[in-house]
Amino acid sequence: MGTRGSKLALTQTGTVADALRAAGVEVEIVKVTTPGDKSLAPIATIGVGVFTSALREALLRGEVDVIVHSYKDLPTAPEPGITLAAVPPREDPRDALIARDGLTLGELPPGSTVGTGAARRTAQLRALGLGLEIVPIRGNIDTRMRKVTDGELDAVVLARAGLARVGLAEVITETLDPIQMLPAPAQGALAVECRSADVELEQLLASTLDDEGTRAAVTAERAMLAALEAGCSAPVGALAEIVEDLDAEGKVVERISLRGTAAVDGENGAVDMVRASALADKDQAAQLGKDLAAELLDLGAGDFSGTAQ
Ligand SMILES: NCc1[nH]cc(CCC(=O)O)c1CC(=O)O
Repeated sequence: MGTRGSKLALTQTGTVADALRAAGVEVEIVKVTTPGDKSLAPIATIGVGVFTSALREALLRGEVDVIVHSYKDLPTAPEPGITLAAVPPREDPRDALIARDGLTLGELPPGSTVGTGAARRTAQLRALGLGLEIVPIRGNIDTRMRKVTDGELDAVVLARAGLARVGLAEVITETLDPIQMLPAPAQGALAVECRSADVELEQLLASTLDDEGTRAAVTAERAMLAALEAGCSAPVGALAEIVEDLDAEGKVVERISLRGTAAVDGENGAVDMVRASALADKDQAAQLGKDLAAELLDLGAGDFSGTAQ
């Protein structure tokens, strides 16, 4: 299994490796350095693809047989020769606030500085109208957290899943409600890939690791993202949840509830967010995502073709 060398990547790959080992599979972990690990330039200029492409190249060259990504970092377009073999059970998909003095978002006084490098988080924080000053940052989880502990910033927003995976969930001062902040499509989920030619390995990975509910949820979220022609750095949030509903005969059925948000051009350069939600049968995941994207476009969602990757 190939992995990036960051603490988060090593933990994610380690979790998948452990699940495979528990099923009797022998696993060796190989570190692959990606250009994204060496650069501190804003993600918007280098593109998140830098994190995934070096891993995929090592896979295609046959140096490794399995790779694990944070699913939200993957481009929406499929990669020739590579198959998404498994989507393991998802971690908590919500975003988390780490603020000074244990504060929550609502308790931060106007003018407080909040660090984030994500256009999605920036746009939603602005749309909340709390008078917060958004400061662009990047770097690994430790670097971002240190900006708060060192007193450089009042708060930072990070994915809860990443913090939980590296054992830092206790530094979170508020887990943000999706009503305030919808996560990135597929946030908290992993994507396990292998070469398309390795059919037996693909079946092994699917039967050992795949979680049907997570796959349906991320399929809906990513279909929405793709239909907006938006990449992983776009101001687009989505969250699909498997919910129990009643069918026409009153029988309990599982459906997918999808919420989505996207930025629209507001007055005087302000960024506003439009939101929509819908419900569908589980096998309709991709269609649900497309339908919700169409609704968001009707509501004025921006043209994100420049951010697709
Ligand atoms: N953008 C980078 C990235 N890719 C995956 C995670 C965290 C784990 C996940 O969301 O699955 C993070 C950090 C973050 O957004 O805070």
